[in-house]
Amino acid sequence: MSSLEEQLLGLRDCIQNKPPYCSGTLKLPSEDFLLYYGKGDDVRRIDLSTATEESAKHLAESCDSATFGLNNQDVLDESYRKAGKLDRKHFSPAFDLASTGLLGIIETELIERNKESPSIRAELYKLNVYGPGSFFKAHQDTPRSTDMFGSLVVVYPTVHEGGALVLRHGGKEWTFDSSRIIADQKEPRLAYIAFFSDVEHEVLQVQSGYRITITYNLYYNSPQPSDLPVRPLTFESSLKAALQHLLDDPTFLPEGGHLGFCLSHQYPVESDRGAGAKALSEVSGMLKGSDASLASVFTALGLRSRLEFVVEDNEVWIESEEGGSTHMIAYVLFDEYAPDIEETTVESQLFEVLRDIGGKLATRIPPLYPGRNAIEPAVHVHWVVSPSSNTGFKFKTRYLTYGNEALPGMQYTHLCILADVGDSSERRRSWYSRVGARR
Ligand SMILES: O=C(O)CCC(=O)C(=O)O
Ligand SMILES: [Fe+2]
Repeated sequence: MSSLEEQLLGLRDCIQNKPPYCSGTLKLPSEDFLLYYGKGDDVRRIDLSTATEESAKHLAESCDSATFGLNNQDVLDESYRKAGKLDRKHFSPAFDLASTGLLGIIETELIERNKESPSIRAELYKLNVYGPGSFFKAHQDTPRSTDMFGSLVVVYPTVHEGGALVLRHGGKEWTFDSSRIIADQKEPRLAYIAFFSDVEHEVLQVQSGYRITITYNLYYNSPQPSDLPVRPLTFESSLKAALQHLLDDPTFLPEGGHLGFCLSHQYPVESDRGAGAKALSEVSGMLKGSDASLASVFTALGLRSRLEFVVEDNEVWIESEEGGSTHMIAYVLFDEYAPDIEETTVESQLFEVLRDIGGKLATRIPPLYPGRNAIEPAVHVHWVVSPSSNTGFKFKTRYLTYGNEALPGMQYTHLCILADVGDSSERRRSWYSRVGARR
């Protein structure tokens, strides 16, 4: 391994992505465990801190079958989701979420922002009852608008077995076992979990009893909280120190260059300029968790940074002298909107089409045919979290190749933050100005 590779790996080791959720329990005044429910004039009341199996069953039987979103449609498929639901107009919890203080906790623990009043809000969404045999297979929650950043699930203290919520993100997995949390409590409390919308999650099958939940959609209050103070995460200080150490080392990227970090969360950007798609410049104020920490480290070190789309062409064909061919991956950067390529001809390779429509090549391409020249990249990116190792956010877009026949292809687009590193003499000048030394 070259010393540059080792240096980049050292930086990568500093970035431990923090779990994309926060969870806990919440004590309520005893009357706040009441829930009113029913359709039409037939309204019932249940105390969910003392509910019997029979009264929970009545609530379960008053529910409709829960649907889930698939391609912008509500689908009922009990092999994917088996649970009961009540829409907002058919239930009313006695507690008022805004006065419990929970939003402030979510703001500090999940969003990592720290200030007097919460800049997030929660909208009551559904009541769900998971009785024996109920489950909800792996899915992501559909963002209701570009301001929605997550979901909150509140579980009432009714006895149940099974029904753990499993979260997966960036190759890691966590379990929120509400049955265990409730069984371990000395007094009735709500159990809660809040997580970012791009986290895949799944409710395992309930074995017995009733798992009764209320879900909320979580939104940022406008304006976007980008100008609010951010509480440092533990990895911020180690990344900052490691990066500062490299910047002070004249053998690290002596000519300067760009450090690339693929982001780990998903943002409301799309492959076209359709409704709801945001330009990258708008997304920089919405960075979440560890992505926000990266940006704050660069700012603290005085490094310029920016977001880029990185489109992957994973079939760059190179012909050899002997007549055979091999293929490699090339990356092309776009700085406002991800390209939406409808068609290309087989005479051009995808990376060439991407370059022709304004993308910046970020990979050196060896001669495509014997006798041709190599193609130098427009931007030299040294990947700390590379697209090929990216376990975080990427999306797939489709393109069509026209030659003898139209062939649909798929490409991955990643979202990255690039930090500009000046050459060693520039860094030395900024070192002098920082430590106040004089020549
Ligand atoms: O009940 C839970 O823990 C999660 C439910 C869920 O994933 C949903 O309602 O979308
Ligand atoms: Fe969900």
